[in-house]
Amino acid sequence: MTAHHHDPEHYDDAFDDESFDGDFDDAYAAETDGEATYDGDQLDLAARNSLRRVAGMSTELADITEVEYRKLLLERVVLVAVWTSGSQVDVDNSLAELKQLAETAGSQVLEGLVQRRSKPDPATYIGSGKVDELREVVVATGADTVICDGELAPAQLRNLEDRVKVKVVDRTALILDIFAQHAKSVEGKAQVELAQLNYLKQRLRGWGGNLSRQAGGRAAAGAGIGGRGPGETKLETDRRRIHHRIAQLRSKLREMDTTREAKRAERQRHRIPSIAIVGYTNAGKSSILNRLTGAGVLVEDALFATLDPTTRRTQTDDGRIYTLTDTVGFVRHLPHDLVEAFASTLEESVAADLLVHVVDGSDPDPLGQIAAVRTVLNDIGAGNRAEQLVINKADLASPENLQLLHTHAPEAIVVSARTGAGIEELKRVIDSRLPHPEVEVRALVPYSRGDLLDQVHRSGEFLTTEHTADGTRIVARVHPELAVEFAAYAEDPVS
Ligand SMILES: Nc1nc2c(ncn2[C@@H]2O[C@H](COP(=O)(O)OP(=O)(O)OP(=O)(O)O)[C@@H](O)[C@H]2O)c(=O)[nH]1
Ligand SMILES: [Mg+2]
Repeated sequence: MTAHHHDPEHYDDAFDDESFDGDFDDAYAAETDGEATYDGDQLDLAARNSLRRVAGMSTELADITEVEYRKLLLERVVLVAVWTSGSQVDVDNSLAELKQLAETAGSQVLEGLVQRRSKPDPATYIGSGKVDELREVVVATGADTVICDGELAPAQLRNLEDRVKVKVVDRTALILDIFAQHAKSVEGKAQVELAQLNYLKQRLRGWGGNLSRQAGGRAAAGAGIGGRGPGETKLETDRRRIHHRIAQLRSKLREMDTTREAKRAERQRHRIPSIAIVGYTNAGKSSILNRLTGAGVLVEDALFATLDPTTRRTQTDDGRIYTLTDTVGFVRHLPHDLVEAFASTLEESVAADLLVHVVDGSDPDPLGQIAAVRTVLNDIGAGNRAEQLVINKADLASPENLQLLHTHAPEAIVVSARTGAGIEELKRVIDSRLPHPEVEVRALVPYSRGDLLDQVHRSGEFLTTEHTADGTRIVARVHPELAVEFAAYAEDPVS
């Protein structure tokens, strides 16, 4: 009585041809590529690797400081952190993460220094004595860059550079650099460039001064103005051009936002439930998307592998369609300019019916990850969305971690995108948490109206179907707009 007699082929054709043409871009094609292997087919990994450390993007700003900034190759680096609060373990975790970030940016980490202070030194971030020690380490290791674990004031960067005599960047610049290397879509690139320009705007003089002193160094090598120093006039020109470019990018991004808005409205019109996969960077979000949809999205053991949100459609076991959006990962102290620049892409998650929040169960501090992600979600106005916590990498996670997470979040589902463990349960939970259509209809639908049944399949749910001589007798739940179409075939409720 309850069997569905829909030919899947026919159904797919109808879906593709009618309402969703072009709506999911190449999603449809990618989806038919077959089962996810492993953590998914890693389609553009080769492309990504071949791009790594290719500096800069071509913009009209070919000759100004901003481009030099992007070309700074952070190769041999020393890390520095100021430890103001928290335990030794917290500091170690934070420095380990900074190391990972630096390596993601393509650097080789030579050494890490930590200083305990009640607060960072206003002039040089670390205290004066420590600056001398840092200088010695830099000389001894032959480092060309120092990366500070925080966001430094322009003056702090400048002073520190003056004292240690190599380039000094902060965590924000490092994250921006990674994003700049990874951004692929036109929109992603524009967002990152906007964030970089905003960051640079306040530090223009600092960077310029540093670059001029670094004549002959890597930073200045390809830049053209390294030996000259910017000079006031040049600075003024640069500043004006940066402002102009920022305005250009803003309006470009607004346009792209309109397109996205239209697509979202279209999905809304078809009432397709939507899920956004959110979580800390490298937690396995893309792997889970691949597991759930066979999407073939890039998976990489690197931070911020995903910058462009990818939307794939998929369906529950009983055939209800929903969309899954893979989003950019979050990190502790995500630069505010970046959050702002990515706000429009992140709105996708704000608008989702359900957030699937992925946590790396094997991380040394999974609760810290969860907290950092929730902070960003709050920032972008998605703090009160329905959320399903998913603990990933169960194959790697220690029993202690899993126990801790279970105590803290008993509702969480434990999965491994690698082995596939728990994925079926995740599907079931998603199924049960997707919004259900509100109107129940009972109808005898003539065989000539197979199109109506297709619509139920897509956007509603069959409770029962029965094939009779006169047509298909159904009980189904559908949206009000669709319910109207069944009026002509309505049957009285059978007792
Ligand atoms: N052992 C193990 N590794 C996993 C699992 N899931 C993902 N990984 C690995 O973790 C790394 C990150 O996976 P991604 O899916 O790219 O993570 P992500 O959250 O999309 O990362 P970003 O897009 O960079 O924020 C890759 O090396 C994956 O192969 C898992 O369940 N077990
Ligand atoms: Mg990803």
